Amino acid sequence: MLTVQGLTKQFANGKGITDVSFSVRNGEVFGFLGPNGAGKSTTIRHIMGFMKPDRGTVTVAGLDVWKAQGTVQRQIGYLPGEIAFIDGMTGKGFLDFMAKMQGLKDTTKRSTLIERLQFDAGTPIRKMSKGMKQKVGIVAAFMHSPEVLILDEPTSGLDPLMQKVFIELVLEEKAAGTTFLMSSHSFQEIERTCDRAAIIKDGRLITVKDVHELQSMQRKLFDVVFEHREDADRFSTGSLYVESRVGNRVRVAVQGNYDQFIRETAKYNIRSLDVFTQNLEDIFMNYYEREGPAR
Ligand SMILES: Nc1ncnc2c1ncn2[C@@H]1O[C@H](COP(=O)(O)OP(=O)(O)OP(=O)(O)O)[C@@H](O)[C@H]1O
Repeated sequence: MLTVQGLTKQFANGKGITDVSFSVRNGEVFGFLGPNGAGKSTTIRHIMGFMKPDRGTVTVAGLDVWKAQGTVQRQIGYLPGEIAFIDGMTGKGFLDFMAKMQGLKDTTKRSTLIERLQFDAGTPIRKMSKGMKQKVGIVAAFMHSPEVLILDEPTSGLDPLMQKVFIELVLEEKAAGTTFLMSSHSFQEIERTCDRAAIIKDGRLITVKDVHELQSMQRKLFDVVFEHREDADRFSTGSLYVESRVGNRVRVAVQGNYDQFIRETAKYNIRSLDVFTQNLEDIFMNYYEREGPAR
């Protein structure tokens, strides 16, 4: 559905993106992750056909986004990182304006979205908080049910409850077959919604990973507190990977193979057991720190 091939852009200050390639399948939710200034928005602006690349191409549904600018932009729902609103408009005024551009007459979906995101569309935009403006942007991107949605940090400014509503909206659209590309700093959001995620750093793509594969790479830490000190001694010298030991409390790290952990702990009297999961953020941070850019 969406293919980015060898995309390269160098700004006058030497910053930019270099040889970025990936593709997003039909109906897939694809996450785009990276630290500030990594090149996420620059890549997204190229995908929208707003910028001419120095090298490389982007195609959406087989059309070159730069050459077929207007056509492709009409097919895509887009939420920019920073929305440029027209002065003096209310949220409703802006949505009317966008609906006209999108050729949209039916306002049913728009009303449902406003209701679910819980904001007053009659408020002048200049009086809106960042979160409210973001909600207006989300409604504008979703209301015409586009086949492809490109979202640049969609939940920035939203409170946790609204982030949850947003995730539900994405999952519903995904179930209806919509293709997504979204950049995010929120790993929870990526974990809950995406099939695959790309990591970008210093303008280069480091890796593209299946989100489920990443989840299976998660390490779990178990804090086991034994009734008897001797049991803690015996357990600590066994075959499991012991991270630390303080008194009767032993912390072991387990990745993937839980059978062995359960068999070993079942041999003893356990007073308590706590689990800590390494979240996707930690896994990605390992990547940020460990891997140089893919060359
Ligand atoms: N028009 C421009 N002219 C010059 N430099 C630019 C321009 N646009 C972006 N840059 C630079 O290119 C780099 C990538 O910026 P970009 O906005 O794509 O990052 P990002 O990954 O979206 O970051 P953030 O998470 O902070 O939004 C940054 O160093 C930025 O300063």
